[in-house]
Amino acid sequence: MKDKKVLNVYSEIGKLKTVLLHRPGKEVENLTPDLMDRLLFDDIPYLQIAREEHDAFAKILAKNGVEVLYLEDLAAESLEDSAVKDLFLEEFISEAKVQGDKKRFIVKELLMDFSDNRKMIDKMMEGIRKSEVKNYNATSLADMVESRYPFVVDPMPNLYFTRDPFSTIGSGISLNHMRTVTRRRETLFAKYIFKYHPKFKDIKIPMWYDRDEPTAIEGGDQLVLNEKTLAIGISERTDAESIEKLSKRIFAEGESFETILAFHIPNKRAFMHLDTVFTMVDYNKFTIHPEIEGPLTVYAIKKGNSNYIRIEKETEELDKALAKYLHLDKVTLIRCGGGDIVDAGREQWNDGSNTLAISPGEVVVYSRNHVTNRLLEENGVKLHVMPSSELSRGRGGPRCMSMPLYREDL
Ligand SMILES: NC(=O)NCCC[C@H](N)C(=O)O
Repeated sequence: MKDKKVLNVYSEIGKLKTVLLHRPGKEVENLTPDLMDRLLFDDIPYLQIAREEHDAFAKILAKNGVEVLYLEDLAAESLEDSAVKDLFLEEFISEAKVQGDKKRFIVKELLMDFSDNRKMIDKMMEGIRKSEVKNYNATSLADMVESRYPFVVDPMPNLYFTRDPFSTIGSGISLNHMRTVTRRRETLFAKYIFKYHPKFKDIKIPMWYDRDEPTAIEGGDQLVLNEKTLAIGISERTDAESIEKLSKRIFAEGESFETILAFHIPNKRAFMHLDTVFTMVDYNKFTIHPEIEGPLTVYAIKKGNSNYIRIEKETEELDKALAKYLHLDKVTLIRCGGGDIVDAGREQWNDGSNTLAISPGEVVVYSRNHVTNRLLEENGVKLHVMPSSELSRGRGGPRCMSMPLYREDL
């Protein structure tokens, strides 16, 4: 029955078979300097080039035998039933904070007017400007006060970082509660996909986390090191409480995972997730940003009696601790920028430590991080290099832009 499974991720490096991407859309052109901070961008990517770069990424994956699925297609295909579509629209409009019956009605009508669901999904992701709504009148006090604000529905420019709103862990899904309001609506697409898409609706998918939980966790912090070990960042985006909850659920369901390593990394914009400073590239090789090595504390969470967990603070150095938990003689930590403070700072900012493994020792990387890329090659890692001028302006690299649904077991 194993080949019938649609979700199977028991490592970071097993041969990648199916992955979920989002091709950047017009939401990126709805960024303005005033919105950048709240919408988590540091600059405005040039959409045409960003799309070319993204297509180059998808081509590398397809050429290497990976089935590439798009979030926007799966979301549209999940809404065939009109009652489901209605529910989805109502939820989306509420979460987009469209207030007042009249405004809700106008927005719903605008979205329902699209001839096909795929175009409607594109519009939802892109955001709706006030200027696009026929006869838009400021009726509420809030509307009048915010009359210069250009959107009725905010754009969702972070959607091309498909790694974050949910994660495949083993045969289950962690449907994440995103830290920031701007990214919270992203998980709504996944909620409907896993419930209603023909690919998933008839299988029982264990849910390790739910978007309605009060504490935050994001996919960039969730790494599957092997079939027994996860690493999860306690970070700017993920709370320690969320990791405890997720651990208890995973241990209770009888999955193969036995240890969850919680990596406490500094709270800093540049290191918003664990995968911005640490990724796995081979059985015994990892990239790491040298700036986190000093302050890093690792806790090992293990299954205890009944519904309890045991937590121990790790006292070994990171390489020794990893070797211990992964049952290896030795692991190599490949330092971003070669450990030079300037090269490391610059290349980590542009996701030099954020590699996507497509099989053991074979990774996709951004072209601009030439110092780190050379080091990876010197350490025997095979590189697939993608262009990276525009996509990198959103502060995420190849791992952040891809959500594996299926990896071959090691
Ligand atoms: N896993 C990742 O590190 N994803 C990158 C997310 C970048 C996005 N602009 C954000 O701040 O959430």
